[in-house]
Amino acid sequence: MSTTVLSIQHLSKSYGALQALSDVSFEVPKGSIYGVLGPNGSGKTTMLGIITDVLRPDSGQYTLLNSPDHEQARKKTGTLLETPNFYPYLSAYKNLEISALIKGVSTMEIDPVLERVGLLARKNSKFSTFSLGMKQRLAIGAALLGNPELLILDEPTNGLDPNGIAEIRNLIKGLAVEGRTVVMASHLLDEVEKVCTHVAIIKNGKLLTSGSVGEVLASEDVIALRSVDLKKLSDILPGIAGFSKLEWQNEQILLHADLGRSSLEAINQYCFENGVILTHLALQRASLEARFLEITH
Ligand SMILES: Nc1ncnc2c1ncn2[C@@H]1O[C@H](COP(=O)(O)OP(=O)(O)OP(=O)(O)O)[C@@H](O)[C@H]1O
Repeated sequence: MSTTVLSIQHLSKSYGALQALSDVSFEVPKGSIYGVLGPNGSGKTTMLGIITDVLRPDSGQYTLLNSPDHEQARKKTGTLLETPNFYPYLSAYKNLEISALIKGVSTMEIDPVLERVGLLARKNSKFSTFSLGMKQRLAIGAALLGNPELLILDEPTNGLDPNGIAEIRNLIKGLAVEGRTVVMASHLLDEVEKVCTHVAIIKNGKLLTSGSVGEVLASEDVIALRSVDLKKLSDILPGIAGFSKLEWQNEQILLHADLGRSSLEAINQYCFENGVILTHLALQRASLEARFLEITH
């Protein structure tokens, strides 16, 4: 049975007349990488601010690590809300020493953490000599001090080059393999699909959908079909089990359907039995971008 690490219940928050978050609820299972996905300004940072006690909600609440005591649970949580102000002229090690001091964590943890984020060999280099990707890895290292069960990261790959992005994504996946739970905000559907196991999609402060990435992003299959008689094909397709809708393209029809309730063979047979010979039949899952646009527009 999966345990819930973070439970968000009916959170609302407004800034004056602007409703930044509106009755948002979802549950984060232990060991998941939970993406909070939404376009800029959708309320992601506001939500992460609330669950890290930087902001107060107008209403609603959250439960962290099943503890009634936020203060206690916070000790087992690592956060990275914005790139921290490391000292540019101090080494990676010295910077983490300051972070450890602030967190009340033993300096014995610093080397293992530097190793974990791939910076041990550069522990004595000045922060100012680091690439953006290395700076971000050091920031995640700081969040890892205290061996947290849960990490909360706001747009952890923002502004990085493709190499840096790949490093951070691999690092995040590795954290979950170690049994930690990660909650991360992202405005990139592709990133959520590549990194996350679960997703909550928010738009204008409202939760549109949440669940496992498989459930949320691929709840519908798209199948491309061609035939000499497209008109007849379009007439018969609505009779297929799991049918959702049709889309006309130049020389083919895209069938949106739930293949859990049908199969390509069954579609082929159905068409044949209804007098349509298919010249092409292929599964063409909705591009995730299209799915995201569909969800958020
Ligand atoms: N302190 C504030 N005062 C007034 N409005 C704010 C404040 N903070 C955020 N907002 C507004 O609340 C809405 C949600 O902002 P938020 O930063 O939570 O969204 P976001 O999804 O994290 O966006 P981004 O990715 O651009 O940071 C936006 O319209 C933003 O302009």
